[in-house]
Amino acid sequence: MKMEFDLRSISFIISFFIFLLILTKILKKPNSTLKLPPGPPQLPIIGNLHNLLGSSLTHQTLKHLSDKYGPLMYLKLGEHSAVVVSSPELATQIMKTHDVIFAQRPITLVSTIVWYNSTGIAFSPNNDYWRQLRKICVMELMSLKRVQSFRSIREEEVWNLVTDLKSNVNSVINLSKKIFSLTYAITGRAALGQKNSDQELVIKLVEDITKFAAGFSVAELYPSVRILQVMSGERSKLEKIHERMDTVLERILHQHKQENPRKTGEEDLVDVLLRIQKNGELEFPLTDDNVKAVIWDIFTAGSETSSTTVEWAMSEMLRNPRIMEIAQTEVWRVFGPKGNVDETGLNELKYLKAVIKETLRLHPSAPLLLPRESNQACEINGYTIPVKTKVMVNAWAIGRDPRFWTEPERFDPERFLDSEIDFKGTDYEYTPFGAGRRICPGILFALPNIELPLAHLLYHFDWKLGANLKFEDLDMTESFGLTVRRKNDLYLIHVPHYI
Ligand code: HEM
Repeated sequence: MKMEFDLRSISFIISFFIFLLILTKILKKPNSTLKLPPGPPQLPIIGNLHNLLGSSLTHQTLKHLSDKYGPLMYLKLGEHSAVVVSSPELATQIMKTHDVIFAQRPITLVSTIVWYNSTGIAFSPNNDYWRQLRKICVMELMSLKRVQSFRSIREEEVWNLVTDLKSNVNSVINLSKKIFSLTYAITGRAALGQKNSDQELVIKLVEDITKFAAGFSVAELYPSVRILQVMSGERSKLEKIHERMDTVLERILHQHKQENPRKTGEEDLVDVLLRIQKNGELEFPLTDDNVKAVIWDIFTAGSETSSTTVEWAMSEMLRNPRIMEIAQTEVWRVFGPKGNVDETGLNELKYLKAVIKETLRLHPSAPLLLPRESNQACEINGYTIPVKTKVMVNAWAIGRDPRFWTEPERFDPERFLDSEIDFKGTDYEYTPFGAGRRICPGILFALPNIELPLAHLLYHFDWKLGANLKFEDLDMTESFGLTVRRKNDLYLIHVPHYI
């Protein structure tokens, strides 16, 4: 009993001590002379966390708040200053006019421990190191030529999926699961090489870390109170994930080094990086940690984003049978005479491309893009954005701005058919891949990963909802995460289609 009392007192004293620490750090009066953007009233210590914590979908809650407080909205999230941008005009200011100031990603506990922060790849664009690594990504790893070199991998993996689907037609399948495994298999083979035995483990680790990175953790919200990292157990969990990941990546690097150069087949991305490392083609030495960081980035950034898009495109077409029919007719017209779908005809699928664009407007995989951080104070629209402010661009809200999109909530691929609007980072009302110097470097890599599976799914099968559901009843609820996928997996019945 006595012991119990002592423990409780100790934990009370510790909690009280932490509370005081937080209080003194957080109640430091902000510089009241600054003209900050408008935002909801803040509470002591937590700032605006109460505005977000109850909601499971941050991008939607932020849109509602922005409708009230304006497209440049200031929030205090724990210790952090944050600004949410919800109009194309302001997105232009952040990602174009002031791109140099906002090109940095915030350094977080997750990034420090897990993403090989020392390499600088994802976090500090103001040094040559980062510029060189990003150049490798754009020029070497995700160039059109490299992406084309993985054509046979994509065709083989998608064909495996079709064969699997053909073996159990007329039954209910979990299409979401199959699409996610497909994209992981393609990315895994392209990045790590043929049928890597560690692939499953890598997938599991990516899932663990993206779950971690998606949430608001106490340690991230109050980084100056270091003890919270230890007490919440977050540091040790992250360190464990990193340790396991490092072991796997180390093993993959070792196998590749032993077999390098490859006797047969195309280079995978690890091979390319090791070749650059060996030839000393860069102005600085490419370390093993750099190689691991790049591979890890590609895996985490590339897999779930593409599969989410395929999943939403199928969902939207199912809800709109007329659109599904037009897309199918196009696929049959283009590939029918060949008797099979391959990548040579993808460019002719104008309607399917419009379906994908419209899917990315309503369901951008990363609705808040990736956070940026100001590296100096600056003024936007007469308001001060202090240094080290986290900036979130709400691409989800911008894609629904009624000033730019008629009937914004309607899924209407035709709006893209005779339109010049593209996702390459020049049209700020439509930025599912971001824009500016932080724009997604994987666009070319992503497109065939989305187009080819969709073309196959439409070519070989007709799709029905199970349990006598009507198409318009299909549930479209989003789930919370780093990427926003369907809350409930897509269970469908597929019937073979003979043309
Ligand atoms: C539908 C598919 C995809 C979507 C919607 C998407 C979207 C995005 C977005 C919104 C960003 C942040 C951009 C910004 O802050 O301005 C990003 C960054 C990134 N993406 Fe993608 N992405 C996709 C596929 C891919 C693929 C397939 C790869 C690699 C193979 C990839 C690699 C990356 C990397 C490495 C970054 C970080 C870039 C940086 O911080 O400088 N992405 N992506």
